Amino acid sequence: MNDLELYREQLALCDDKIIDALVERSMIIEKIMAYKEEYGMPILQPGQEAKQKRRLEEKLSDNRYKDEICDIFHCIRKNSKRIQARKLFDYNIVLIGFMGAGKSTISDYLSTMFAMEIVEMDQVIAEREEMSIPDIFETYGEEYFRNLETNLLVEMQEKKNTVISCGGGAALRKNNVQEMKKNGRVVLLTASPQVIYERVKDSNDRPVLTGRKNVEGISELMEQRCEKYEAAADIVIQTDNKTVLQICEELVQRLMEMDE
Ligand SMILES: Nc1ncnc2c1ncn2[C@@H]1O[C@H](COP(=O)(O)OP(=O)(O)O)[C@@H](O)[C@H]1O
Ligand SMILES: O=C(O)C1=C[C@@H](OP(=O)(O)O)[C@@H](O)[C@H](O)C1
Ligand SMILES: [Mg+2]
Repeated sequence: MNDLELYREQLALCDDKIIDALVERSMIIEKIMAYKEEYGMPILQPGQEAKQKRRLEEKLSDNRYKDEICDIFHCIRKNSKRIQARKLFDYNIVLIGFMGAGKSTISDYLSTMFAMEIVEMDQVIAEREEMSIPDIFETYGEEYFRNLETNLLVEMQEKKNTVISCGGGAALRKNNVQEMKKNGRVVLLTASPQVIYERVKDSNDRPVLTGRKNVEGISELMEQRCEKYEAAADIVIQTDNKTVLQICEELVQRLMEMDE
């Protein structure tokens, strides 16, 4: 055997070791999840990831392959999150609720924490139309926008393990809710009109709030919508005075309880 063949054999042995270590690591991930579940501990512990990263960077500080190895560990962590997500949520998580309830914010955090695909409906619609949401409303009217929402929701039902952040009006049509439920669990985020006002007052990208961007106007529209929101929801999470992490943890726990 020449040297080249020998090196290739050594490489194959290295790969085998990596596979064994990755399988062992994935099994440990599952044990950690089972432990947290058994002892009622928080599933989301963002500090832990930072700790792991610091440990690796210290360990590799003088290593000439530090950047490449850190990159591989980034990928490993992402895939560990996927293993968790697949085990916890064998369905889409569909977030609904009034403007400013935090659908986009919570979806973004959840999808990062579990390396889940995210679909931000408003963003997808704006990209496809090459127009902002206020411009779509102004140019084509609300009905046109609502039809785009319905079509997108139908399309989404082919997905799995995806976080879907709906626009605030998406749950108002009965057939939209039917689509959401085909493959997903519907989570309603709520907040008081005062809190909503504080969250939306500085933004101008919600045409439905034009002329009613005050606590009374918000309160009135919320009243009109809340029955439909509640009817659509599998889970309701109140978000006033809660951090994004607290809301996500509550959401995960409530989804897990649904499987008990
Ligand atoms: N739990 C929260 N605490 C404080 N601010 C929040 C919270 N959730 C959302 N926000 C803020 O409120 C604003 C609206 O949130 P967003 O996620 O866009 O709501 P939605 O998608 O439901 O309209 C954003 O500026 C966001 O940072
Ligand atoms: O409640 C609504 O009717 C709407 C909510 C918006 O999304 P957010 O709830 O994310 O602001 C966006 O879809 C559009 O402006 C209409
Ligand atoms: Mg949003």
